[in-house]
Amino acid sequence: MNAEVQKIYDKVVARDPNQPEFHQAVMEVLESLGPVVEKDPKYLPVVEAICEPERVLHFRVPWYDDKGMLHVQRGFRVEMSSAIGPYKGGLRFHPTVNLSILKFLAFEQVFKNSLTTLPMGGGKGGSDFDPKGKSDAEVMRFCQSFMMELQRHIGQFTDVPAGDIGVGGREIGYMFGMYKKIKNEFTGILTGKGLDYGGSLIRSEATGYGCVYFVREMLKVKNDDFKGKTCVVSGSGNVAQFTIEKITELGGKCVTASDSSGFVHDPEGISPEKLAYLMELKNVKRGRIQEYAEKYGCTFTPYDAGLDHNPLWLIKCDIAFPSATQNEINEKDAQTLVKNGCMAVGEGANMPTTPAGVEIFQNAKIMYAPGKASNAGGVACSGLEMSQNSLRVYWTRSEVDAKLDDIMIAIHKNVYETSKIYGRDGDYVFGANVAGFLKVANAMLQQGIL
Ligand SMILES: NC(=O)C1=CN([C@@H]2O[C@H](COP(=O)(O)OP(=O)(O)OC[C@H]3O[C@@H](n4cnc5c(N)ncnc54)[C@H](OP(=O)(O)O)[C@@H]3O)[C@@H](O)[C@H]2O)C=CC1
Ligand SMILES: O=C(O)CCC(=O)C(=O)O
Repeated sequence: MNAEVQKIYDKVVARDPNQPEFHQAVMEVLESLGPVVEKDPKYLPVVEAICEPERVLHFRVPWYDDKGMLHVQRGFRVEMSSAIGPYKGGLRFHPTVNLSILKFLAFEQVFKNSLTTLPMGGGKGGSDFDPKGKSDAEVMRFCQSFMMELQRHIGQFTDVPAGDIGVGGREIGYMFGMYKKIKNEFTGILTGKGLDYGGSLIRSEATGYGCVYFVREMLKVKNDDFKGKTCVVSGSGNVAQFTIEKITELGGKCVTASDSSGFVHDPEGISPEKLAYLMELKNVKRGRIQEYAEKYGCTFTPYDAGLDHNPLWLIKCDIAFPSATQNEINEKDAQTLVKNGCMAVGEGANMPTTPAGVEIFQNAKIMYAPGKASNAGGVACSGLEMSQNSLRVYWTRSEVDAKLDDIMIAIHKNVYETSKIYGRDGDYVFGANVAGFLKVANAMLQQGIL
């Protein structure tokens, strides 16, 4: 790493020594910025400023379960950067949520949102609340309590949250309802809303579809496509479901899906009928992935926390789509994927590959799309939802899908060309970091770093 940039990184670590995920995300971006500050030192102070959130909100979220028992969770919103637009990024409800994880996600979001070409700053929030196993009424009471505090800090021109792990249409609906009641206004303060009250067509599909569009563009550079490719997908939530749908539509075959309990391997492929079952299982019944294996007679492998690898990545594939959570591919997993002939990785999740894993992919020269580029379709479609809300219009499914596709093509082009300008042809990590940074940095310099 460039010596001056290294000093900034050391300061970030010294300030918050207990935030490993945040350090990991910062390190991954800062490693790319050496050539940028060497070419133009005016960017150095921006690098320091961009690593510190503009604002961090931390609040208490009390809620009552169905038995009348009080529970107290933690709520957060990290408002990382408003240089190019209102803070924008999802809310995560998961027991592992803490400030380190939300700062890493908010930091990634700044560069991702910049790449979308839309005017959105970066933020992320959430709570250590676990919606799994809770009744709808409990989830509703929690969401209402969460919004009672969050409503003071968000707004259509200030900060526009959305979903992430554990926050889907149900949670967004409850939070939107509470905001409307408190503020007595109907504005687009959340995205991922239901289609009946201001949501955009294709938002649910957008992260998964967008990721597949991005990988399709990478394959195109090599005169290749999805036809006949075996794909391994992790997760079975929003991103994984629509990744599987689009891959299948483009002629590929998805043979896995997972949740936190384990993964299923279906060598015949997850057909549209099987995917419909999976969606019903996960989105309506809120069941476990093992039930898929029981229904279709394929294998279920439970996860064992004691293992030094994730056995899902042992399944031979042409393309891998990690779409569950951070650091789900480690060095060993990456080695296995490469050894088994994996030619491309499209990250649907945020930071799913550890730094050592990324190094393996890059040394093997496989096509590797970092999440901030390949999963940007979700937030891009959120940007389109904001535009539709402001204009008081609804675009059709094909209109939004075409705009999403154009955005993913533009992101790929920008990232690829940036890598070429700096003599790092095809290094999508470098291209995404530098292209994402430059737009935000130029905006900060023009506004004066505040
Ligand atoms: N939704 C969106 O628009 C976007 C999401 N992302 C990223 O994509 C990833 C998935 O998000 P999304 O699909 O929305 O979330 P969902 O909550 O819909 O699904 C998450 C899936 O990942 C699994 N999972 C979560 N945590 C773990 C874990 N620690 N180990 C193993 N499996 C786990 C869940 O299993 P279980 O149900 O058992 O917990 C579930 O199958 C996240 O990294 C998110 O940040 C990125 C861009 C946009
Ligand atoms: O749609 C959004 O605003 C945020 C999506 C998100 O959280 C992400 O891109 O990681």
